[in-house]
Amino acid sequence: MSIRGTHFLKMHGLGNDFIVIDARTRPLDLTPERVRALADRHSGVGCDQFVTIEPARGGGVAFMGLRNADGEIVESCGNASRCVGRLLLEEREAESVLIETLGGMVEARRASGELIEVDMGPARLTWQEIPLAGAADTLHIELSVGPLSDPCAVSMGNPHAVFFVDDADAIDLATWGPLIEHHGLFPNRTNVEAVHLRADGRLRMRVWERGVGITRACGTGACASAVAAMRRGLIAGRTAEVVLDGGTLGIVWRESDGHVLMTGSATLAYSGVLDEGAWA
Ligand SMILES: N[C@@H](CCC[C@H](N)C(=O)O)C(=O)O
Repeated sequence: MSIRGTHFLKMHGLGNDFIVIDARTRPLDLTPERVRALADRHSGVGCDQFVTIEPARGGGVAFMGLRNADGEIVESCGNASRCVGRLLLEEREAESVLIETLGGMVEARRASGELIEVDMGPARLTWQEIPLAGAADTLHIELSVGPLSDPCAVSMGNPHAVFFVDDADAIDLATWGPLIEHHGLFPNRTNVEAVHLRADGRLRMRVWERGVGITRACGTGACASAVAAMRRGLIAGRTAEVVLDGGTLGIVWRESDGHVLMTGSATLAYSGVLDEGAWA
C-alpha cells in the first residue's frame, strides 16, 4: 500500500534529524526498504531516524516508534524523545507527558526557554542488559579496536560502548565505528562513542550510531557517556554537559532512582507531504 499523501514533520535535536509521522489515526505500512528509501539523503527526504507517533499501548499518552536509517526498528532515541515530547506537550498544553518506547517509558517536560527535558529512565549497567555476548565487567570491557580500547558499556534502552580517549576529534570514527558496531561482543550491535574530558570540565563526544553512521548528536549516547564518565570517576557529582557536533546537552544521573535526565533543544525544521518517490 502506498504512503503517498502522508503528512510528515522534519525535526531535529542538535542536527540529529528525523522524519516524524503521526500514525495515531492512520497506521503506516512500513517496510525496511521503504524506510531506507525515505531516509536516503539523495533520493528520499533524508533522516537519521524515522519516527512514528502511534496510539498508546499502556501508561503513556502515545507510543513512539523508532527506526534507524537502515530500516531496523530500535528501542530508544534521546533526541527524538525531546522532539516528540515537544509535539505532545504542545498538543496537550501539558507540563509533562509520558511517552512509551520499546526501550521503556520516557517522560518529557518543558524546561527553561524553549528547551525540553526528558527523563530517559534508568541507565542499565549489567552485561545482560547491554547486552554483551558473555559475562563481563561493563565498567572495563576487554576490547581493543585500532586506537579505541577499554570501553565502558551502558544501555539507555539501546546499547552504547563509550571509549575515553585523549582527543575525540582525532578519532577516525568512520573506520573504527563500524568494526565495533558489528563486533561479536555485542549481539544486538552497538552505538559507539569517543569521548574526552575538556579542560572546562565538559565532555566532548562524537558518535558512530548503530544503523546510521556518524551523526551530529546522539541523545542516548550523551546520557551513556555522562554515566560512563561518572562511573569512571572522571566527573565529580552527577551532572554533566556533553558537547556534540551539533550543540550541547545537559545530563543529570539522578541518585535516588538511577534515572538519567537530559535537557536540550527540539527543533521543528519544516513540514511536508510524501508525494512521488521511491518509497511510494
Ligand atoms: N540518535 C539517537 C539514537 C538512535 C538509535 C541508535 N542509532 C540505536 O541504534 O540505538 C539518540 O538521540 O539517542
